[in-house]
Amino acid sequence: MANELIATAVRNALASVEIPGGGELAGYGGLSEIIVTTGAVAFAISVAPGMEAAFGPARVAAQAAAEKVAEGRKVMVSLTSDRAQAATGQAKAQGRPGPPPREAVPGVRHIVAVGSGKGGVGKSTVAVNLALGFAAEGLRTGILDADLYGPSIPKLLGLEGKPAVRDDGIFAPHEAYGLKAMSIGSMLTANQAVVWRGPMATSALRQLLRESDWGGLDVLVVDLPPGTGDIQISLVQQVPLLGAVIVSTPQDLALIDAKKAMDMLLRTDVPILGLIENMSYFVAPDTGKRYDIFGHGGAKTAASTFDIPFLGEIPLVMSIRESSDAGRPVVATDPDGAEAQAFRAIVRTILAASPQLKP
Ligand SMILES: Nc1ncnc2c1ncn2[C@@H]1O[C@H](COP(=O)(O)OP(=O)(O)OP(=O)(O)O)[C@@H](O)[C@H]1O
Repeated sequence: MANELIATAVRNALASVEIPGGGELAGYGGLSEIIVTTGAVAFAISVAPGMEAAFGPARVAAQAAAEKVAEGRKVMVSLTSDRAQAATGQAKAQGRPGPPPREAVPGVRHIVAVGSGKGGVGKSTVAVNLALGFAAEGLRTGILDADLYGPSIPKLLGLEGKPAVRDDGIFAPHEAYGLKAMSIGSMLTANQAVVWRGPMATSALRQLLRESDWGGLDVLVVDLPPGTGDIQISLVQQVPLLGAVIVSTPQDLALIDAKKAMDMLLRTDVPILGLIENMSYFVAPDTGKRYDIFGHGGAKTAASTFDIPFLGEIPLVMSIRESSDAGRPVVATDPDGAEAQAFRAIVRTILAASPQLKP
């Protein structure tokens, strides 16, 4: 059935779900839009603060009702109390309970997030190649594409099709170049735009993270969405992170954004593993000559100003772009090349500073 028809079928099915206080879910004002992709159905139920527990059975019933008509798609139902979430920071300041404690992900020893202050700086490219670098050092490694708004991991790793879903509803991640990989992008059709609202996004990510069979990893690399909004904050608050790596280009403006990302991480008590300068300098493809056309070195200076480690620089090279766009990341396909070595040197720096990552 087409996605729109499934959405209608789900809405109809929700008419049989009772909600506290009488009435049915399909007609309830707190029910979000029903998002249907080739692999998933997602919707949120917003409730007044304090009503979460009362709505618990309705959520379970909604999940079951939607599954019956979802034709094998994974159903993700989130129950949220928006105002409670927005008030978390305030609550903390006023001595009320803050966000729920960070909960470890079963089967994953450590999580390293890769973030950036803004889009387009090469964060996903760096995340994939760092993950492959960890794998090359003998770590059992996975990658989670948390960039719901612009998931690019399927393209970067050449993933095809949806991840399999086991009988018990748990995802079996894709495998690519020795990595376990999960991305919401694998569940979207090409160019399908999905408007994730805040609580739905965090809930979808929660499920990708916790309802996947990671099968025992030393490290899971999480490619965060660019920027420093609520999604990023709630994401880094969901799990205990070993730390985060920030990717920036050398330009001043990108560095200002990188600074915002660092501030956000510090506010949420996430250790910063360091800063990477991507597209640091240009290497001419014909002569191999290096040109510092972007004022290279800005990130290094910024790192020392903010007193965080500078992890290294990655040149702007055509081969990185072409191989990324073709789903053949350099660290896997040309491990001895200069580009791959730049990523691997950064991985070794991270491992030297965080030896607990090693098996
Ligand atoms: N070092 C590099 N040299 C050449 N091209 C690069 C390099 N790093 C990234 N790119 C290219 O830049 C583009 C953007 O990269 P990428 O998607 O990784 O960025 P991003 O920061 O994750 O962006 P967004 O968050 O908007 O998805 C891609 O086409 C990628 O191939």
